[in-house]
Amino acid sequence: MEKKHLVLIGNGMAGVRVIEEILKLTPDAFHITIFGNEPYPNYNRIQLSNVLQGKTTVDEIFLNEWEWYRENNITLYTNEAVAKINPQLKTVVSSTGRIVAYDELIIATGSSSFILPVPGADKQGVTGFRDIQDCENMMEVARTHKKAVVIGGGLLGLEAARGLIDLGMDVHVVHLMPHLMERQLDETAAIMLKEELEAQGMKFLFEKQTSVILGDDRVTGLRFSDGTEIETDLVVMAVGIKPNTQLAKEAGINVNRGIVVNDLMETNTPNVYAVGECAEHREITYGMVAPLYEQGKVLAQRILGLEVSPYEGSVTGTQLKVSDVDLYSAGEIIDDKSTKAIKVHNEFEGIYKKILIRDNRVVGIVLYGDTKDSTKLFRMLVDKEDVSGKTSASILDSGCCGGGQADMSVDSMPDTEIVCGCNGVSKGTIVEAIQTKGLTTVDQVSSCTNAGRSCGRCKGIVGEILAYTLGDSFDATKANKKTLCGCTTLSRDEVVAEIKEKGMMSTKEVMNVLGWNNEEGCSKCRPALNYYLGMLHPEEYHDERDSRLVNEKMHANIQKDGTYSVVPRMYGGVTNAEDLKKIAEVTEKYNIPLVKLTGGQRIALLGVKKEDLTNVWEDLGMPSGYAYGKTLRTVKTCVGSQFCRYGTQDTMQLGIDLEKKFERLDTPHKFKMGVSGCPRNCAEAGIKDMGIVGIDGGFELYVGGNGGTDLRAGDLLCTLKTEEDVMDMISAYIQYYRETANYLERTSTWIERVGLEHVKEVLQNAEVRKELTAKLDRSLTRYTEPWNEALKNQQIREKYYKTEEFPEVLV
Ligand SMILES: Cc1cc2nc3c(=O)[nH]c(=O)nc-3n(C[C@H](O)[C@H](O)[C@H](O)COP(=O)(O)OP(=O)(O)OC[C@H]3O[C@@H](n4cnc5c(N)ncnc54)[C@H](O)[C@@H]3O)c2cc1C
Ligand SMILES: NC(=O)c1ccc[n+]([C@@H]2O[C@H](COP(=O)([O-])OP(=O)(O)OC[C@H]3O[C@@H](n4cnc5c(N)ncnc54)[C@H](O)[C@@H]3O)[C@@H](O)[C@H]2O)c1
Ligand code: SF4
Ligand code: FES
Repeated sequence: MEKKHLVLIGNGMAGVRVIEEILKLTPDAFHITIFGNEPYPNYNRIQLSNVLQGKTTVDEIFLNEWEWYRENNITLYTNEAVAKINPQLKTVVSSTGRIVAYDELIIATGSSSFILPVPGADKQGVTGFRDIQDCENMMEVARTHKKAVVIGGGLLGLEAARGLIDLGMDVHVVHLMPHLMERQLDETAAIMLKEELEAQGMKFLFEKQTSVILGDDRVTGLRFSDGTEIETDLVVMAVGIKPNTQLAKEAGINVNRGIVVNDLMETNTPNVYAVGECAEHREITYGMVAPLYEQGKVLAQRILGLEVSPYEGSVTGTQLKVSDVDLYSAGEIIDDKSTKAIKVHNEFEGIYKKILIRDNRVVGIVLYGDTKDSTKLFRMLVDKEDVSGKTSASILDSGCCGGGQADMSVDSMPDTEIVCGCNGVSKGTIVEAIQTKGLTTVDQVSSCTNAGRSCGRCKGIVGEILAYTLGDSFDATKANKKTLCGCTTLSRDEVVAEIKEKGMMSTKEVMNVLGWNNEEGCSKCRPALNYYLGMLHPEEYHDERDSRLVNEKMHANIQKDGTYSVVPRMYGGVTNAEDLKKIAEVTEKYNIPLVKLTGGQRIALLGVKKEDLTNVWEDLGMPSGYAYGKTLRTVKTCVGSQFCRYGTQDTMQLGIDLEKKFERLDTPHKFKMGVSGCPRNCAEAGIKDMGIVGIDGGFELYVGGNGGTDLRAGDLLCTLKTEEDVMDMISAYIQYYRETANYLERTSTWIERVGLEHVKEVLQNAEVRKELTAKLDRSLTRYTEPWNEALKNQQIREKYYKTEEFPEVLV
């Protein structure tokens, strides 16, 4: 029977969780298509606060990598919004005009930042805080500007403000109300919070209504309704969110504040469901993941036609992700005549607890400074437990654990106690997973049960449960260490050491011998193992093409619309009439819609159809420029002494020589070079992984530069006299990076991790340099030209360029 087609609009946290639930229950039930308006795979939005606060990086917050979509046969269109739903025809139309039919449709479009409708809100330097782009914008402004104002003293505003302080900005939080987080905290707790944040350097303006954003094109300040003003270079609006409902509304689906759904997450339109922040259930829209994941579970079962208990709404608990602030709040916060409060205010230790009780049931919790009891109290609140027989001490006292705290015993904790509030995972579920699946690390528990996979605060208690369940066999170092991926308990370094020691020669062998808990591996470990094996055994290892990331497998970059780009090699960015003619002829012959000069001084042909790829390569007769690979991308050069009056060195020739030497070499991440003939630096060598700058009588080598997301100026590694010295030093440097970096770690991150001084010290040793260079030279012998290989090898052509083996994953 033909599989039904399930379409998901919104590649975010709630929508993709529904797909995960469906795949867990019945993996082959649907053909699945996902449209996402952002150019990334599904990521953990919650962690954006930690990205801004420098506790993690964007690379580390992806919940599902590109390969996950491919492995699960999901067609993914990223950077492509759905513009219209046509319920009569059961189709959706995207912003590019793509029409996709559905049998079942899930709308999970989330929310947008609410931007105050005041004059000047569209000026440069005014942003919301909702996605990676917003986060990057703020980080960019912080590099060049000093003053920031965050409007809104709620959860988001305070987390943003803390991040901007960490980025070195002078931050004011402008709040409408007389105290912070008025929806979650009472006055006492809010004052304690304010004092702690002031001690951390945050400044506050209370009871201020912004009336105008000042400045010409760019923001320079704010004016308030009382006539006062404040100067600023950046304004972050954190005044709440607005569910994205327009699409549903235009399709005639019932919309109130959110898209109205019933207890099965059905809208009023047949076969159309809504989930997440865009959905309104019993007149409530939620803005935290826990309820959205509960909705997701129900929806997955409903869509699969399984027996399902309806979603009846959620009570949520809140915590703030700011260092040294420990607070928790759930339910009601203000006491009145109908409630009785248990209050503890220990000013000396900075602890405040307030439990509100009505009719012998806990109806509200506010904790500041000590949140150990939050889980226990939250359970009492949700279960509406009768507390009439209890004393205030026994209600308040930490009988067991919770709140992500790891300093209390877990044995007295009931199995039903929720350990991970975000994902609704109980102690019993975690214990069972540890026992039945042989789990020994927190990461493994996370991938198995989802506990810890969202805000991450419960990881401490998950570690405690591991220790308690494993008893004597628990190994604390192992439990908390960063493993290569969830398939193994070994770290990257341990895996590499084992491969070396045991002489393992294939990814399968590594997985078998090292006891991978998933025999096929996953999208994280397979490309990493393929890289490490090739790096360690350059002569003997047979590259496993199917273990590579998608673009490397195809030797072409897949584009937004499912076509590919072709970028031929042009050594040193130098071309000639013959190559240009070939490019022009191919462009005409295959109707290639766009020819574009790239930032790396190459010519990209964009919009090549998959079936034309090999013919285009054949007609071009040029080598691949590897614009898709974790390898040397380009060596950008200036014209140097051959033409320029200021040129001190022949940069073009050096660039060509470098590119010819290092092309195709596998590196942990992409590697870019630039060669400039003088410090004017026309080839932008200062923002390359390796930048070479000609000076009188020699060359300066700059390393760890990055012109992309993690903008970083290169550090001076050394000054050398001859081109030969340059070649040698670069060889040794690249090989040291290859051997010590984690797979997918750019040099800009690696150099900060291992330290410039350390790298200098290693490379100063002539013997070590010689050894590294020799190993690199051996590695370079293993590569062949991939386009040519595809042309000669019928099997490769059939497998990768003719069949529809892979669904489209548009990255
Ligand atoms: C900085 C920050 C910190 C947070 N911290 C916490 C926290 O500590 N705890 C907590 O529980 N929650 C937290 N949240 C809230 C949590 O991230 C959200 O509740 C959750 O992400 C909502 O999931 P969603 O799938 O409904 O929406 P989203 O994750 O926003 O996903 C919706 C996706 O749909 C896409 N989209 C919209 N329209 C279209 C269209 N027409 N076509 C295609 N795609 C479309 C959007 O681009 C987006 O990628 C935080 C949020 C932020 C911004
Ligand atoms: N730790 C967490 O759980 C966490 C962290 C970040 C974001 N989030 C979620 O993200 C969403 C957005 O967060 P948020 O803090 O923007 O929303 P929010 O609605 O919780 O808070 C907005 C705050 O802005 C204030 N405000 C409104 N208008 C204002 C004005 N004109 N001037 C000054 N202040 C004004 C309000 O009084 C309120 O305190 C929420 O759903 C939140 O739950 C959660
Ligand atoms: S970097 Fe110096 S040598 Fe090269 S083109 Fe610019 S000015 Fe000329
Ligand atoms: S409590 Fe947030 S991930 Fe577990």
